[in-house]
Amino acid sequence: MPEENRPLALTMGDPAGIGPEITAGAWQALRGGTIRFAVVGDAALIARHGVPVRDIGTIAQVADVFAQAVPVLPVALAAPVTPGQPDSRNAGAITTSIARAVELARNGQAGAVVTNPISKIVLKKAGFAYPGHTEYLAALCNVPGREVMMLACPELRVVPITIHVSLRRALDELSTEGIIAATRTTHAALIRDFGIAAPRIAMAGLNPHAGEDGSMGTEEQTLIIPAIETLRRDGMDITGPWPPDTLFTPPARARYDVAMCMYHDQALIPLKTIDMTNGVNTTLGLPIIRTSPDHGTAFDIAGRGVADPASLVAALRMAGRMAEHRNPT
Ligand SMILES: NC(=O)c1ccc[n+]([C@@H]2O[C@H](COP(=O)([O-])OP(=O)(O)OC[C@H]3O[C@@H](n4cnc5c(N)ncnc54)[C@H](O)[C@@H]3O)[C@@H](O)[C@H]2O)c1
Ligand SMILES: N[C@H](C(=O)O)[C@H](O)COP(=O)(O)O
Repeated sequence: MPEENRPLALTMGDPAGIGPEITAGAWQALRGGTIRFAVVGDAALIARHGVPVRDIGTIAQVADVFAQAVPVLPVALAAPVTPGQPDSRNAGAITTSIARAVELARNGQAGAVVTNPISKIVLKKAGFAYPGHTEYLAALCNVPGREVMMLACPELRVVPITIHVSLRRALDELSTEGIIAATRTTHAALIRDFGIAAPRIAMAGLNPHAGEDGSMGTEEQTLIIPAIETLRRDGMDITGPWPPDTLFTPPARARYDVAMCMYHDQALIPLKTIDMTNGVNTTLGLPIIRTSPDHGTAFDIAGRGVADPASLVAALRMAGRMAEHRNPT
């Protein structure tokens, strides 16, 4: 089978969240096109949302099934599901779904993994050892510590250099080496998976006014500028450190392909404010392609039929484009 025709493996996410209904909506949006997926999860849960579903035995069957029904590689749930009321007894099924999807991508049967949202706290209460998908995926792929989170929408790409840690810990963990490693991974991925021949990279400062020559903080001088100098010696087109408050204005955004940010919310607040509907989260630095919608489980609206599947559709489409870039035919 040509690489670009390989189906995507879509995880179940938290079954009490909006995953089942946005999965049904995404299938309705994509059923007539070339992006196809198999859900690794529970068919009955998706059928509740008025779409035909069919259990399949192998992901190769997606090609025959997808136009008629949502293909599902079954994963058994441990407890009944009430939308909006997560149950940690289903944590094993949630993580099994992720692990199986990763295995399908690692062995080449799936073109990419696309994940439905999980609740970090629900999994943590059940003993899950990772802060989120990003870190779990790196562990499953045997590249722990190499993971880089990038969020993208048509207007903006952002990378938080520190990810799922408290703001205080993020400041302690920020290092020249960490900035260099995340930027190198991002640069390589923009070329390989996004087809950008010479990525333009903007490095955010950490402090107000990017420290204003050290008068409002010195991390720009001690950590960030040394990283920029090293990356420039690598040959990268990289500018900064820029004052974070004006880095995301429309004229500033036109000057770069990705903004490297120092902590989670410095990156994700502008992205989700500009375009939460079409935003996509992707994990760089893995041997496989992984995307996800940019929103969470939305327990507050789960099961009410009002969840917008647009971000999941965007994630599925982006995974398909990335696979095509990585494996051109
Ligand atoms: N990729 C992921 O797995 C992922 C991403 C972000 C958050 N989370 C998890 O999700 C849980 C809830 O997080 P949160 O409340 O901060 O964020 P959230 O994105 O779940 O919800 C924020 C707000 O946006 C709304 N919303 C989200 N997606 C929507 C959609 N598709 N259509 C319409 N409205 C939508 C929600 O109803 C809520 O009001 C947390 O446990 C968090 O860990 C998971
Ligand atoms: N940090 C992401 C966000 O706020 O949208 C989100 O929690 C996703 O994390 P994982 O993909 O690692 O689960």
